[in-house]
Amino acid sequence: MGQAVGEAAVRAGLELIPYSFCSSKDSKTKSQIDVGGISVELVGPGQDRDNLIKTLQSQYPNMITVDYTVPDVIHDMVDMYIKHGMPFVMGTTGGDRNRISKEVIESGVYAVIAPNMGKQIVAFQATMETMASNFPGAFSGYTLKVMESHQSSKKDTSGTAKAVVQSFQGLGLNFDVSQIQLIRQPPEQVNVMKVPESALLGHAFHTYQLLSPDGTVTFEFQHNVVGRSTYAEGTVDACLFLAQQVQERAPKTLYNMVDVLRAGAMR
Ligand SMILES: NC(=O)C1=CN([C@@H]2O[C@H](COP(=O)(O)OP(=O)(O)OC[C@H]3O[C@@H](n4cnc5c(N)ncnc54)[C@H](OP(=O)(O)O)[C@@H]3O)[C@@H](O)[C@H]2O)C=CC1
Ligand SMILES: O=C(O)C1=N[C@H](C(=O)O)C[C@H](O)C1
Repeated sequence: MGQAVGEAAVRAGLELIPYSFCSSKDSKTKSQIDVGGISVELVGPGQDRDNLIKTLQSQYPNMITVDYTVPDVIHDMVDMYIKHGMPFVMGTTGGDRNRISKEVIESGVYAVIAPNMGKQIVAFQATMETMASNFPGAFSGYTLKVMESHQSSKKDTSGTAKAVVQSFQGLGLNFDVSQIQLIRQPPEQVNVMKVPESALLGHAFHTYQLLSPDGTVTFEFQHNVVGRSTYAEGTVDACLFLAQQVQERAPKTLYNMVDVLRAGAMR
């Protein structure tokens, strides 16, 4: 995602700051990568990130940091952004989401944090949230089946599926996120979820099926994404939105992508 977002930022005419944090594995193998024609230096966790951040903050006072790392390091990354007062857009899933929200709000650091940045999926999430608040319990008694297929390198449960399940709970469904079915094996991805073979290394196919108590009514919601571009474009929208909130010293500091969409800030 980091590469895709960098390229989308360059396409949108933004200035890409030529540094990216990486894991220690990456910092040992290479120190420069090309992102949309810009040579970006990789900085591993062992390097002096604190001093680099201070230097970049004075060089680029309007800097927005984008985080697509891994659930294992999400809290360390948030701690670092808070410590340095760095406005950030975070697409990374996992971690303790309530803890992150609480810490970010208390710090007053500006942030957009969301498990999905794709405009139409964000609109779907907002619709489901509205449905749950307008018609609480409308689906009580129904049973829910949720399947999500992602590239086999993804270890955690889809953050998007977890967020949508929250709305289904509001609609009266008795369903826990631990019941979400994770599809990570290529044969099942191709044969059951109908993922094109060319997308096995990067896809997000979600299916939510609802069945009435007497079995006479079914609903099915599905969103299937091949590749990364929809999230990368949405991330750039989030950066532009957040930069504006920082500039205006908006009283609210923590946002999600539904806020960005409602503000009319998604292209
Ligand atoms: N909100 C949204 O719309 C979307 C969210 N996501 C989420 O974003 C996250 C990343 O996804 P994806 O890009 O596919 O995953 P990848 O595994 O491709 O990328 C994660 C990157 O984080 C790097 N990394 C690991 N540890 C650190 C660290 N301590 N400091 C800096 N960088 C580190 C990894 O380096 P290395 O490979 O060297 O270990 C890797 O380059 C996941 O949680 C995913 O679910 C994904 C797509 C869209
Ligand atoms: O890892 C991914 O690829 C994605 N992760 C996010 C999630 O966990 O919901 C968003 C999208 O599904 C792609």
